[in-house]
Amino acid sequence: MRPLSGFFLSFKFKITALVIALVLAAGIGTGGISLLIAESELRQVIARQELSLLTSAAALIDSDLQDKRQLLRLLAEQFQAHELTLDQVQLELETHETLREEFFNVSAFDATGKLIASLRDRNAKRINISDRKYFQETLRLKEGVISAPFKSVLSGKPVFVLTQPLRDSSGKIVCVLLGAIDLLRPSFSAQIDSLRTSTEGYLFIVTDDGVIVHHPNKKLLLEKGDDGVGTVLEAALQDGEGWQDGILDDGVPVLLVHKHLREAPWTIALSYPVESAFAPMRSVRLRAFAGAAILTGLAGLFGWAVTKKLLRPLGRLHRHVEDISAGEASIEVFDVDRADEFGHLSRAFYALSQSRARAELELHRLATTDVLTGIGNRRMFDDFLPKALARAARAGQQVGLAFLDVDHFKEINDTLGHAAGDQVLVEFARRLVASVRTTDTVARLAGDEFVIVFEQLASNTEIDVLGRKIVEAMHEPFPCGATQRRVTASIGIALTTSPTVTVDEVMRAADQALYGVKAAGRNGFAVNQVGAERVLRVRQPGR
Ligand SMILES: Nc1nc2c(ncn2[C@@H]2O[C@H](COP(=O)(O)OP(=O)(O)OP(=O)(O)O)[C@@H](O)[C@H]2O)c(=O)[nH]1
Repeated sequence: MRPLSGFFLSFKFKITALVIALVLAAGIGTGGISLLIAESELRQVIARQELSLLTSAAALIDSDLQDKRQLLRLLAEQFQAHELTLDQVQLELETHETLREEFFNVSAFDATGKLIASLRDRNAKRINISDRKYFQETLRLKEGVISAPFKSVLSGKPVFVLTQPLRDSSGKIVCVLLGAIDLLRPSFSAQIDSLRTSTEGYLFIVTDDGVIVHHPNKKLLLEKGDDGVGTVLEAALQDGEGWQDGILDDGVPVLLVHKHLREAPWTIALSYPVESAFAPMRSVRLRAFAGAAILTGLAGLFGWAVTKKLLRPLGRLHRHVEDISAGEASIEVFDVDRADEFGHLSRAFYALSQSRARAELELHRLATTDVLTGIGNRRMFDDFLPKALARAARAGQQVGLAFLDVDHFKEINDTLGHAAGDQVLVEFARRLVASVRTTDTVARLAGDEFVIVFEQLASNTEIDVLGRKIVEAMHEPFPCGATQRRVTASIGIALTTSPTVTVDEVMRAADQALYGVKAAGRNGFAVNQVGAERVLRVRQPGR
């Protein structure tokens, strides 16, 4: 089994890791940016949605205030039409029972600010409101206004009032009607709260001066809230309508949406915890991450599969190299017909293997060739003879080994010089090769010693012919420098047909034969059958 470290070092793993890294980078890059854009869009959508809800709530409150003002206006018009005296106002008010549904109380004050009638209590304390801003504003503007919220002197409840001036036939304001609305009364506060469907977050209403008109925490009513920098109130009191997120409300980041009312100098606002408001974004983010993880996984698998497929030729190339090393394939397997990089690599291997094979061949040739004569050397002979014997044994043929020695070669060297001796050796080798058949192999063992391996000998007489032919080939004088010289050779031949004969036995027999020729006076050849232990016959020219 391949070690695990090998797997991590593999090209396939690296490419797969690269694909995953690229997909991750691309995913984080494009996905992250898209997600950011999508989140920002989603934020806006959610905020706009909340703003539109708030706008509906503001419209409802505006419409409610408008209806109430209209009601007071109609009441005033009715009083004017009936030309009521101030004394009659109390009784007339009491005939309008429906007013109780719309207002906590409806009261009337004369032009000096003195209470002249009260729907809830006709015996109410005769207070004077001439110093109240809303009263003065009503007289000044000669039309109805909405007061800031305040604590009612009559009921002790947090209220705000709508005013409506009442004029006499000359147009002079003789009375001011006040419609009071209890901030704690369900018809006001519960109605506002009901505009908010979600349980998270809350709605509140604040005057332009920062006084709380409506809030889930009733203790805050009529209080002036903290409208310092970064506070919820500061955000709510911005002009017109809008939204901000990340504002801390009691330490919790909230989405703050605000809208100014049309009918009153008030702002209705929604404080919505960011975590709940933007919950859909969390799910989008989660899904995006899950999608990215799945995509990365798939990309990894895809990268692995594709790399595996693409690298198949490389695997084949690897197997070819192994097969060639093991001697189970020839270098031709590299000669593939592919146009891609693997084809180039394979063919480059082929060219490299070819030149290596050529170099090896040349090396082998140099290693097995005698430098002086160009025929085989001792190394070649040592390698060749056992194979030749084995071949002959397999074929059941006779094989012959001849040992040749140039007679008195030392004398040639000594008298004519080493170069002349070399020249004789070269010529001797040439004549040997020319005398034998192509199936016979000639080599130089050392100095003036040569060998011939005769294969495929048809008969014993054939070796005699060959021996004689070699001896005769030396008859012609040899060129020796500027002169010529007669050169003879002694040849000892061993013959065998035995399939079990050893190299040593054959060489010993050939040596014995050579010794026989030399003992007989040189210049001749002797033939010895391996195992005969004596030289069978010596042939010398002219004897
Ligand atoms: N010129 C030349 N001489 C060589 C070379 N190699 C060996 N010799 C010489 O060949 C001679 C061989 O001498 P011996 O072995 O005594 O042979 P020989 O003189 O022929 O004597 P016999 O074989 O008894 O006839 C030696 O003097 C070697 O120095 C070679 O490559 N070139």
